[in-house]
Amino acid sequence: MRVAIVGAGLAGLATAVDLADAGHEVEIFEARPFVGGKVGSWVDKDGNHIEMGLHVFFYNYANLFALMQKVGALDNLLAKQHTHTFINRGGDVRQLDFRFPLGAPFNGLKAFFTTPQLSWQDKLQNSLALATSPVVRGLVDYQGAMKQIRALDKFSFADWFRRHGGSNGSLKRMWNPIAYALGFIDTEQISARCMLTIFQMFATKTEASRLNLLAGSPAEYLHKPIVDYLTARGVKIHTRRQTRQILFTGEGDHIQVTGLVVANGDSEETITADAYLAACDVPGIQRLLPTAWRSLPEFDNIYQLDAVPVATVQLRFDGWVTELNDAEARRQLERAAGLDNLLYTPDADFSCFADLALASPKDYYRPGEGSLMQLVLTPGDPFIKQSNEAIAQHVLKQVQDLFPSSRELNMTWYSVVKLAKSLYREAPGMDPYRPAQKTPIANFFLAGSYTQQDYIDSMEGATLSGKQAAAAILATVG
Ligand SMILES: Cc1cc2nc3c(=O)[nH]c(=O)nc-3n(C[C@H](O)[C@H](O)[C@H](O)COP(=O)(O)OP(=O)(O)OC[C@H]3O[C@@H](n4cnc5c(N)ncnc54)[C@H](O)[C@@H]3O)c2cc1C
Repeated sequence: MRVAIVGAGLAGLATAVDLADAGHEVEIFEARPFVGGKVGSWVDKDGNHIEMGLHVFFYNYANLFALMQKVGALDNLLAKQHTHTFINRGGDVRQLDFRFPLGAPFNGLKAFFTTPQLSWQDKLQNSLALATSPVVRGLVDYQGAMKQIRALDKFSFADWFRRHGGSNGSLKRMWNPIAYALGFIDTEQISARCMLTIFQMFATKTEASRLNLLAGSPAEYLHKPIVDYLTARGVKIHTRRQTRQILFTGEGDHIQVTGLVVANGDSEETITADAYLAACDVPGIQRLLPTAWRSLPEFDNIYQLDAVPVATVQLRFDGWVTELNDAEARRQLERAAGLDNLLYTPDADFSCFADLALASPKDYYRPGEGSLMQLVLTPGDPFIKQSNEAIAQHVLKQVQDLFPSSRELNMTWYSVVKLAKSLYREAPGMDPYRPAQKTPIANFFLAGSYTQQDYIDSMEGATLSGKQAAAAILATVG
């Protein structure tokens, strides 16, 4: 079987791995000059590694980890301490500390009851909300609880949480930074399904809440091993080859795809195959689908989905931002197991960030230099139209507010990557509009983190969608 794949993000790559393993002929066409989609990275003319965004890997990314193991990339992950660290204004470091001799859910309970990030009142109200959530059922019946969680998609997390006794204090100081990190929107806008899915994973799997970062850039430490694995199995991967049109015959339930019109330099080429997979992002699939297909609800629903803006900033310093001068702040930091981890903050326009020179040292640490802060601006809306210089200066000021002693350092370099449309907006009520990987067209399939899969829009979700797409292609066409 010959399969043509549009898009070389993780979803497209994961599908290609399963199809190549099953002995099929696969060709991938990617519009950008690099593979990896939203996890992509590249090197600028001065040797700086620029990333589409800061990427952390939860320990329960079972499908992605299996893929990484297969291609020999699993050892490229650096496991961080089992803590979630919050940096408040003025160098005040607090944490959710999951380190505990007992496993889930006890390590989670310990983390929530001992965190200084919340007042006792907030903690009690938090426990009330979580005790009445499907997460409790999930301890004995995971699938049953997931069904209940999916049914809560129509509510925002904040509405659901307050109705179950949760407090605004917890939303502000803890759940908003986490919601921003997960979906780039706050708890008033994110669906209860999205947050509760993650809580359920944390409550049932001891290590799920533990984070990993790559040893260096995604291009080198994630995508290169996947691309090497694929090319060794005859898969052809083309970059700068945007698919411009899907050719088809028939109408309604009798549509058959006959080819793809793909850009090739200044001209175009028609590609034919036995099966076609669109592994695009939301804006990509909305542009690509033929207008006539909107008569089918499965395709028309896709136009209900929206994507959120985000901006990622890198700031390089001539010293360590995290070398706090204040003795109490340093003590807090030591208790929080250092800053070699993903960090959250409720007190800046970036919700999560990391010092890549510490956390992903292979491509980011430079002897004689200091921190390379990578910060994710959420919501990204106000920043999309601002100049990179203005954004970098704004973020620098906020880094200095979080780490006052960094005012003595100089920012030596910056980069800004803006994505006007990134993750699909996990807003309440959107879940029913997400398409399945198998479509009403027998030889046309969909993959991508926005398609139906029981994870949030994430690397694991993209990989899972790719595996589900490969299974559908093998079952239907193969
Ligand atoms: C700033 C940021 C931070 C993130 N942080 C995390 C994190 O910490 N942990 C985590 O798990 N996830 C994170 N994510 C989410 C994760 O990156 C995505 O969920 C995942 O990469 C989606 O993969 P995908 O293959 O579904 O889509 P994409 O990666 O978007 O890939 C789709 C590909 O299709 C291509 N394409 C589209 N249309 C066409 C066309 N017509 N022709 C050819 N090619 C086309 C695109 O160029 C793109 O390369 C983050 C995302 C961003 C933006």
